[in-house]
Amino acid sequence: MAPPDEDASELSDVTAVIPAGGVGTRLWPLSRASAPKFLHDLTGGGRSLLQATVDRLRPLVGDRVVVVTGARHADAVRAQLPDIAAADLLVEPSPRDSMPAVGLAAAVLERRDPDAVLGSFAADHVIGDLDVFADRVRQAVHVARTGSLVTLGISPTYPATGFGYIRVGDARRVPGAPDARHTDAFVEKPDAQTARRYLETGDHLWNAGMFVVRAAVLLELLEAAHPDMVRELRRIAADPPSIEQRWGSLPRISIDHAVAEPAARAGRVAVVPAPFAWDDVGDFASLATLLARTGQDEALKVLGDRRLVVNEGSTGLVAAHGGRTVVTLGVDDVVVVDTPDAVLVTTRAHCQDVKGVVATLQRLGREDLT
Ligand SMILES: Nc1nc2c(ncn2[C@@H]2O[C@H](COP(=O)(O)OP(=O)(O)O[C@H]3O[C@H](CO)[C@@H](O)[C@H](O)[C@@H]3O)[C@@H](O)[C@H]2O)c(=O)[nH]1
Repeated sequence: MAPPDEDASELSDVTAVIPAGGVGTRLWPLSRASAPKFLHDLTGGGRSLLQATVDRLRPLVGDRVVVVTGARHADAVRAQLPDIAAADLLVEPSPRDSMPAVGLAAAVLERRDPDAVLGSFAADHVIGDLDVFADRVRQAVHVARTGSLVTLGISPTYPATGFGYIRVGDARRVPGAPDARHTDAFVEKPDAQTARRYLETGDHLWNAGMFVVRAAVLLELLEAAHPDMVRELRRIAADPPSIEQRWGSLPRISIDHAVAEPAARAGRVAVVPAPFAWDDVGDFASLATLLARTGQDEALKVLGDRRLVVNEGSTGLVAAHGGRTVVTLGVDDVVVVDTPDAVLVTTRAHCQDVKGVVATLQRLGREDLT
């Protein structure tokens, strides 16, 4: 485990919270409900996305890391993170999206320390420039201590419809946070036309899926629209076994819809621009681009067992996880994902549509494959 860095005492009130429950459907058949994206090593670095997330946070927060995951994945998470204390692995009986997960962590942390600050970080992103990352997280913490919900914002490069957009406003002066900006609008996953408009106006950032906020403030912001949820989360934090009875009644809602959008309208959200390398690895096309950037520069990017892949003049991505030899011959922008019970063959241009394939398999009654 990496030791906390010299400045860790500066963040002694901060706990990193990692909600780990999203399936990553567009990475099927590699990512599935039984083995979601965050459990996979997608970059060939020897660490899963979840492990890499913890690795990059430990120098900032030391052992103060809480992971919230589903009962189905708890054993795999424990195996990947053997150092995590039992009390810091919160296990939800069923997936209810990110708000109940992060909200539960907030309720638990608030009981440990009424002034606790939490930083919620997605479990399945690839991040570079770790010095810049650390600096921007520290700035976010400074602002969060003053009572705001702080997001980290990525400069958009295309009109994505899969991200939240944050409108950047004036620079409210916050000591210790020279880059922080006020924001008055947070729009989760706009339609294509709106996303194009945001890109043209140039005053929006993508939400990086990270939120820094005092635990008590998060619950206060959530209480405005979802008082029942806050009451139940606090009851679960006070009496953990009661999660089995209480969890099912919680609505399925993301933190973006439940808190970020309304809190931005209420003037309670700030953004710290995040000029570090960031990739949510949403589909195989973006994975191919990422692997190209990280130096695997042959035309065909290979993930998995390279000995099993023979490339004869093809470009694209092969993920060889099925134990078979995969041969590509003269195909451009091909994507082949081989697993023991399912093979995907497509092109980079169609990678976004993989989600629909998963829906089709479910309609056909083949949940076992999804
Ligand atoms: N424990 C738990 N975690 C969950 C659940 N659902 C999602 N999560 C976790 O919450 C985080 C975000 O969820 P995603 O489902 O991956 O969100 P998204 O659709 O990609 O959108 C979010 O991230 C974008 C950046 O990648 C943002 O742009 C967007 O605004 C939003 O915050 C991930 O770490 C995911 O594993 C759940 O039911 N339970």
